[in-house]
Amino acid sequence: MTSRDPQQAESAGALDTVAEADASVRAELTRLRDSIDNIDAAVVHILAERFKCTQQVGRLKALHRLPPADPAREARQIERLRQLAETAKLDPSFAEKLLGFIVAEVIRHHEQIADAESAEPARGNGASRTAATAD
Ligand SMILES: O=C(O)C(=O)C[C@]1(C(=O)O)C=C[C@@H](O)C=C1
Repeated sequence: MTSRDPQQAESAGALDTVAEADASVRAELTRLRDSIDNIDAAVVHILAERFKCTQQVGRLKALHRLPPADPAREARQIERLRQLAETAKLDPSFAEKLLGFIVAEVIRHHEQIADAESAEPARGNGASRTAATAD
Protein backbone atom coordinates (compact mmCIF):
# COMPACT_ATOMS: atom_id res chain seq x y z
CA MET A 1 0.00 0.00 0.00
CA THR A 2 1.34 3.42 -0.92
CA SER A 3 -0.04 6.79 0.02
CA ARG A 4 -0.37 7.84 -3.63
CA ASP A 5 -4.12 7.36 -3.45
CA PRO A 6 -5.07 9.36 -0.32
CA GLN A 7 -8.54 7.80 -0.04
CA GLN A 8 -7.21 4.24 -0.22
CA ALA A 9 -4.41 5.07 2.20
CA GLU A 10 -6.83 6.58 4.70
CA SER A 11 -9.21 3.60 4.63
CA ALA A 12 -6.30 1.23 5.35
CA GLY A 13 -5.00 3.48 8.14
CA ALA A 14 -1.76 4.06 6.24
CA LEU A 15 0.60 6.83 7.25
CA ASP A 16 1.73 9.54 4.85
CA THR A 17 5.34 9.78 5.96
CA VAL A 18 7.92 7.74 7.84
CA ALA A 19 8.05 10.59 10.38
CA GLU A 20 4.57 9.57 11.56
CA ALA A 21 5.63 5.97 12.37
CA ASP A 22 6.42 4.75 15.89
CA ALA A 23 9.90 5.55 17.14
CA SER A 24 10.81 1.83 17.23
CA VAL A 25 9.73 1.41 13.59
CA ARG A 26 11.73 4.48 12.57
CA ALA A 27 14.77 3.15 14.42
CA GLU A 28 14.51 -0.23 12.66
CA LEU A 29 14.10 1.49 9.29
CA THR A 30 17.14 3.69 9.97
CA ARG A 31 19.21 0.63 10.92
CA LEU A 32 18.25 -1.15 7.71
CA ARG A 33 18.80 1.97 5.59
CA ASP A 34 22.28 2.41 7.11
CA SER A 35 23.14 -1.08 5.90
CA ILE A 36 21.61 -0.38 2.48
CA ASP A 37 23.76 2.78 2.23
CA ASN A 38 26.89 0.78 3.12
CA ILE A 39 26.03 -1.90 0.56
CA ASP A 40 25.34 0.72 -2.13
CA ALA A 41 28.70 2.35 -1.39
CA ALA A 42 30.42 -1.05 -1.68
CA VAL A 43 28.66 -1.68 -5.01
CA VAL A 44 29.89 1.68 -6.33
CA HIS A 45 33.46 0.96 -5.23
CA ILE A 46 33.40 -2.58 -6.61
CA LEU A 47 32.03 -1.31 -9.92
CA ALA A 48 34.68 1.42 -10.06
CA GLU A 49 37.39 -1.24 -9.63
CA ARG A 50 35.78 -3.42 -12.30
CA PHE A 51 35.73 -0.49 -14.73
CA LYS A 52 39.39 0.25 -13.97
CA CYS A 53 40.17 -3.33 -15.10
CA THR A 54 37.97 -3.17 -18.16
CA GLN A 55 39.52 0.15 -19.22
CA GLN A 56 42.87 -1.68 -19.29
CA VAL A 57 41.29 -4.51 -21.25
CA GLY A 58 39.89 -1.90 -23.67
CA ARG A 59 43.34 -0.37 -24.20
CA LEU A 60 44.91 -3.83 -24.67
CA LYS A 61 42.24 -4.79 -27.20
CA ALA A 62 42.54 -1.50 -29.10
CA LEU A 63 46.31 -1.79 -29.17
CA HIS A 64 46.16 -5.30 -30.61
CA ARG A 65 43.20 -4.62 -32.92
CA LEU A 66 40.94 -7.07 -31.07
CA PRO A 67 37.16 -6.69 -31.28
CA PRO A 68 35.53 -4.80 -28.35
CA ALA A 69 33.01 -7.60 -27.63
CA ASP A 70 33.75 -11.26 -26.94
CA PRO A 71 30.41 -13.12 -27.06
CA ALA A 72 31.97 -16.49 -26.09
CA ARG A 73 33.49 -14.98 -22.95
CA GLU A 74 30.14 -13.33 -22.15
CA ALA A 75 28.31 -16.67 -22.49
CA ARG A 76 30.70 -18.21 -19.94
CA GLN A 77 30.26 -15.24 -17.59
CA ILE A 78 26.46 -15.46 -17.81
CA GLU A 79 26.50 -19.19 -17.07
CA ARG A 80 28.84 -18.71 -14.10
CA LEU A 81 26.91 -15.75 -12.71
CA ARG A 82 23.55 -17.50 -13.02
CA GLN A 83 24.92 -20.42 -11.01
CA LEU A 84 26.39 -18.10 -8.37
CA ALA A 85 23.07 -16.25 -8.17
CA GLU A 86 21.15 -19.45 -7.68
CA THR A 87 23.42 -20.49 -4.81
CA ALA A 88 23.08 -17.03 -3.27
CA LYS A 89 19.26 -17.13 -3.67
CA LEU A 90 19.33 -14.20 -6.07
CA ASP A 91 17.14 -14.28 -9.17
CA PRO A 92 19.46 -15.63 -11.95
CA SER A 93 17.70 -13.57 -14.63
CA PHE A 94 18.27 -10.45 -12.57
CA ALA A 95 21.98 -11.36 -12.30
CA GLU A 96 22.13 -11.90 -16.06
CA LYS A 97 20.39 -8.60 -16.78
CA LEU A 98 22.74 -6.75 -14.44
CA LEU A 99 25.80 -8.28 -16.11
CA GLY A 100 24.38 -7.43 -19.53
CA PHE A 101 23.86 -3.83 -18.46
CA ILE A 102 27.44 -3.53 -17.18
CA VAL A 103 29.01 -5.31 -20.16
CA ALA A 104 27.09 -3.08 -22.62
CA GLU A 105 28.68 -0.05 -20.95
CA VAL A 106 32.13 -1.71 -21.04
CA ILE A 107 31.76 -2.41 -24.76
CA ARG A 108 30.79 1.23 -25.32
CA HIS A 109 34.01 2.27 -23.50
CA HIS A 110 36.05 -0.26 -25.54
CA GLU A 111 34.65 1.21 -28.76
CA GLN A 112 35.52 4.74 -27.66
CA ILE A 113 39.08 3.66 -26.82
CA ALA A 114 39.40 1.86 -30.19
CA ASP A 115 38.07 4.93 -32.03
CA ALA A 116 40.55 7.19 -30.22
CA GLU A 117 43.34 4.72 -30.91
CA SER A 118 42.60 4.52 -34.64
CA ALA A 119 42.30 8.32 -34.87
CA GLU A 120 45.60 8.96 -33.12
CA PRO A 121 47.60 5.71 -32.85
CA ALA A 122 50.77 7.42 -31.53
CA ARG A 123 48.98 8.73 -28.43
CA GLY A 124 48.39 7.05 -25.04
CA ASN A 125 49.19 3.35 -24.83
CA GLY A 126 49.42 3.33 -28.62
CA ALA A 127 52.77 5.06 -28.14
CA SER A 128 54.36 1.88 -26.83
CA ARG A 129 53.26 0.01 -29.95
CA THR A 130 54.65 2.82 -32.13
CA ALA A 131 57.87 2.93 -30.13
CA ALA A 132 58.22 -0.84 -30.33
CA THR A 133 57.82 -0.81 -34.10
CA ALA A 134 59.81 2.41 -34.78
CA ASP A 135 63.27 2.47 -36.49
O1 LIG B 1 36.89 -9.94 -21.15
C1 LIG B 1 36.79 -9.14 -22.09
O2 LIG B 1 37.20 -9.42 -23.22
C2 LIG B 1 36.21 -7.82 -21.87
O3 LIG B 1 36.25 -6.98 -22.75
C3 LIG B 1 35.48 -7.56 -20.61
C4 LIG B 1 33.99 -7.87 -20.73
C5 LIG B 1 33.42 -7.66 -19.29
O4 LIG B 1 33.04 -6.53 -18.98
O5 LIG B 1 33.44 -8.61 -18.51
C6 LIG B 1 33.38 -6.89 -21.68
C7 LIG B 1 33.15 -7.20 -23.00
C8 LIG B 1 33.32 -8.54 -23.55
O6 LIG B 1 32.32 -8.85 -24.47
C9 LIG B 1 33.46 -9.56 -22.49
C10 LIG B 1 33.75 -9.24 -21.18
